[in-house]
Amino acid sequence: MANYGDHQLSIYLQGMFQNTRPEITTDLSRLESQAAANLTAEAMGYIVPSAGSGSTARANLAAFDRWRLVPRMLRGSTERDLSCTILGTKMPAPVVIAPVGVQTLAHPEGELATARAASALGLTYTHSTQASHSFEQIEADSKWYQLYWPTDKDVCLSFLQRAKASGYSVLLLTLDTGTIGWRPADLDRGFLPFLKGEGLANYFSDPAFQAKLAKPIAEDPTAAVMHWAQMFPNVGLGWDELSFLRDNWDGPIVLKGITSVDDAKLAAEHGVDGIVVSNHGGRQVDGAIAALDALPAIADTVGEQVTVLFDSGIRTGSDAAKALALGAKAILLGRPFLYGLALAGQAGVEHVLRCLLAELDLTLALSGYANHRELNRDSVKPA
Ligand SMILES: Cc1cc2nc3c(=O)[nH]c(=O)nc-3n(C[C@H](O)[C@H](O)[C@H](O)COP(=O)(O)O)c2cc1C
Ligand SMILES: O=C(O)C(=O)c1ccccc1
Repeated sequence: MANYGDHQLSIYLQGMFQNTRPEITTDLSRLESQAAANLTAEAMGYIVPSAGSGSTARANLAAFDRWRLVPRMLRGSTERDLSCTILGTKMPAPVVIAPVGVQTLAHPEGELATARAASALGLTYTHSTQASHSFEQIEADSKWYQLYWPTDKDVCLSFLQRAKASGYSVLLLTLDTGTIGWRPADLDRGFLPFLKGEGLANYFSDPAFQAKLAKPIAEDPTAAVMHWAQMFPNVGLGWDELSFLRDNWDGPIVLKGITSVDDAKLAAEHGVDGIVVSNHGGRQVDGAIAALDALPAIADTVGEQVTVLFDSGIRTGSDAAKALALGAKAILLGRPFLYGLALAGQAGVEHVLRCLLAELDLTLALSGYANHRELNRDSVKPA
């Protein structure tokens, strides 16, 4: 099998011999500004700015700059193997598409295009509860499901059953969004896509949801939207309720949104299979700890008992290498794939994934690693 880094040579060859250049930048840290040209102010405002003053979102990025890779020499890393099995899912590289809601804001094909792009590279797509397309519409070879636990248990159960019936293998329960954080960019515009009915496909197609409405959705869409708005906020969940998931989901269960060592310990004690160390890309609690700053202690404490995954702030292959070195078994990619989607639909997401994997692979090759599992604490030093 070819190394992902070979993508680099193919870009050079196309440029030198076919006079074609990438339409989207290969500097993934610049995607945001490139994508802005294709997005409305409302979509940009929803996707980019994060909560409050944006301090956690900035801290997420800054935390990566505070770690430096320490390349090793003369170690023979010609053939790399990035493949791994995470929570029973075989993957060609330790990269999963993060759950991102309402992807039609970025591109009309939304999640359909993202799922196809993930499959084209053999990667796993994660379907958000807030998606613009329903569980059943997604065609992907490997798919996980991210649950927002609605206060209506019938709807919650129906979501779990539909996810299972349509082939989703791993359940991620997102804990950090019991309600929407304080997001001035959206508030200043009075804009929330869900209130237009966007990002509610899983609910609107759900028999348990429909059963609670006085009139069919087509006759009274506003009532359906308001019904969602009253069942979405759920800051009342407690650890004891996780047993409901165990009783109704027979695959691996992952808790997304852990940044405290104590919560990571509780997660392990409650027998979950994995956690995602994440602060939701800084979109929830402004001033919260950078996700990367939380990772090493959590991985040290529970890394042997639960599968530790990571997101929030990964922009490049080099960032991914740092998170893996600091204890993550795999990373979830968030905004960068969404910018690719905004720029060129499925092809744009594929471009971003290929570039990220190529840079990760070259980072390994140039640092003396044949395999991402060899990355460890000695692979990085504080800046
Ligand atoms: C526009 C947008 C929508 C998101 N929607 C969801 C969601 O529905 N469910 C979820 O668990 N996380 C959601 N997230 C968070 C991502 O899964 C991930 O944690 C975050 O994007 C990581 O931060 P980063 O994009 O800065 O790397 C969303 C993120 C963005 C940018
Ligand atoms: O935008 C988000 O980050 C998100 O996950 C979300 C989900 C539901 C309602 C509002 C926001």
